[in-house]
Parts: sequence; C-alpha cells; structure tokens
Amino acid sequence: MAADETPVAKRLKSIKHIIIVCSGKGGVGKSSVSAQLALSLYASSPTARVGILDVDLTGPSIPRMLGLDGRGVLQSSEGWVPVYADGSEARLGCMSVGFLLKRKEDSVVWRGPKKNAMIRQFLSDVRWGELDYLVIDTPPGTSDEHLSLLEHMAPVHSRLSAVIVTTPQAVALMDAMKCLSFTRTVNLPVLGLIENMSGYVCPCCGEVSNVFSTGGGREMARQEELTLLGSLPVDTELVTLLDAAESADSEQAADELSHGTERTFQLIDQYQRTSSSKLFKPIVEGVISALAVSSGTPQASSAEDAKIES
Ligand SMILES: Nc1ncnc2c1ncn2[C@@H]1O[C@H](COP(=O)(O)OP(=O)(O)OP(=O)(O)O)[C@@H](O)[C@H]1O
Ligand code: SF4
Repeated sequence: MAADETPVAKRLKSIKHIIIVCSGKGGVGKSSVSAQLALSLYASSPTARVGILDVDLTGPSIPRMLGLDGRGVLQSSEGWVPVYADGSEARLGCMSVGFLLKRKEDSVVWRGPKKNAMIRQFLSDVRWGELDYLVIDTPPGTSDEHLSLLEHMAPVHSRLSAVIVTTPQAVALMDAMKCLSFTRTVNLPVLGLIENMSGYVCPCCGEVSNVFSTGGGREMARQEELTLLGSLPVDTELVTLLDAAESADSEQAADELSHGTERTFQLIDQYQRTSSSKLFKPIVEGVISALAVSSGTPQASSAEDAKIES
C-alpha cells in the first residue's frame, strides 16, 4: 500500500498542522501547556477547529484538565468520535486513553508494542474531520510514544512540529536539551520553547518572586537559536481552575453525559478570564506565526493577521 493510502494518512489528510508538545522532564507543566495551547488556538478565531490528542498513555491528564473526566468515546461507522469540550459546536475535540478506562484510577501498564498499537489506532481511527490544529500531549522524555508518533506520522504528514516546555531550573533545562537533541535527530522542526513556572506572582500585591532560578529558558533559546515563545508564572488561579475541573467529576459526570457540556463551556469561559490566558495570548500568536512561516504561508504582518491567515 502506498504511504499516502494508509489509514493514518487518510485520517491525517484533513489536519493542517500537528503540534507535538514535549518536555525533557516530568511535572514541568507540559499537559497544562497543551491544554492551554488547545484552548487558546480554539479562541484565536471563531472558526478555528482544534483537536487535542493525549498520548501520555500511562498518565493521561487532559480529560481532567478540560473537565471531561468520566466521559466516554462513541464508536461510529467512521471511527471513534472525539469528546467535544464545546458541545455541539464541535470545534474543540479531545481524545485520550483516559476515555477508554473503566475507572480513571485504573492504571495502564503496557509495553512498547501495545503502546505503539494504541497510538496507531488513535491516529487511524479517530474521526477528527477537518482540523486547523491537532495538539498532541506526550509523556515526559523521549519514549516509545514519541517514536511511535513519528513512525506513523512523519512519512505521511509534512506539517509536523514541536513545542518544548521547560521550567527555569538547571536540571529541567538539561533535560529540555535532551528533548531538543531528539527533535534534531528525527528532523522534527521546533516552533519554540515555553518556560513554565517562571516566577510566582503574589495574588495579593502582584510582586513576582523567582521561586526557581530565572532566565534559563531565555538563555537556552539564545544558545540554541530557538524562539522563546513565552514565560508563564506559577498561577494559583490556573491551579484552582484545573482542580475545580477535577472535583466536579464525581458528582457531575453522570449527569453531564445526559445533559450536555455546560461545565466544560464554563471552564473554557473561566479560562479566558484568567491571567494565564492573557499571558498565553502572545505565545499562541507566536505559534501561529511560526506555523505560517514553516508551511510557507506568506508571513502575516501582525499577530491579528496571523490568526486569520493561518
Ligand atoms: N504555570 C502554572 N501555574 C500553576 N500550576 C501549574 C502551572 N503549570 C502546571 N501547573 C500544575 O503543576 C502540575 C503538573 O503539571 P502538568 O500535569 O501539566 O505537568 P506535566 O509536565 O504534564 O506532568 P507529567 O510529567 O505528569 O506529564 C499540575 O497540577 C498543574 O496544574
Ligand atoms: S509578596 Fe507581599 S503581599 Fe504577597 S505574600 Fe509576600 S509579603 Fe504578602
């Protein structure tokens, strides 16, 4: 079978840009950055169609972060239907192994071949439809999941790129360098670096304290000729929002299955009002501009144009 006729190729044909979010080290905020990237791309235009695929198979956290815990995947004749965070608008779809587990506490203990098969199935069977962006959240480091993604996607999709998330400490940066080295080995273009947990903004007085060291992401970007897409401080509002999404699960999931997605709509709306979403705006504009450049689309003259032209 020719490469462009495989089930994965046919499915990915309708996706314009695929952004793999990776980090060298665990716990640096890769999943929350992935969720914020998907939400911000969704909000970047009233017509943007976005998917988020969670391939952190052993620690899927995207359903919880988007307030979708407890939801199940529907099987249609055309494949798995993503779970839509925006209900019938169906512009923000999500797929995760978390939706396939009987209970969210169940652990996934799989060896490489099973992980590879699951990822191939995600890529070939999910009925995303036309998407402007597919954001892929990956496990920390460079593991079976990354290799499987590239093995299946690189031969059939030309608009694959990565975003690297790090925190400013030396140990996280060292791991981020390994992640960068991996992207270079496999020829995966990097749109830029995001420095997360870069300082703590006091909710009382707005004073910024550098809990960890500072400026490491900027320095790494300078040395490696990468774009620093932005720095995000520790945001207590963001934690509260993501925790609220989690705690609502047990009481409301069953109700939500039958009564639509009011809670997830609220989450999208609440996120737009956080200081994190405002700080994320230039990051998403940087991502959109970098995608336009990498795909040869004439570069937009302003961030606003970038949103429309991409
Ligand atoms: N900027 C931030 N401000 C406040 N809390 C944050 C921020 N970024 C991440 N967190 C919190 O830190 C925790 C770890 O974040 P997250 O799960 O996104 O990290 P990760 O790198 O994906 O972790 P893993 O290694 O488990 O995949 C989460 O509870 C998340 O809500
Ligand atoms: S930064 Fe100032 S207002 Fe904020 S907790 Fe510290 S002392 Fe209090």
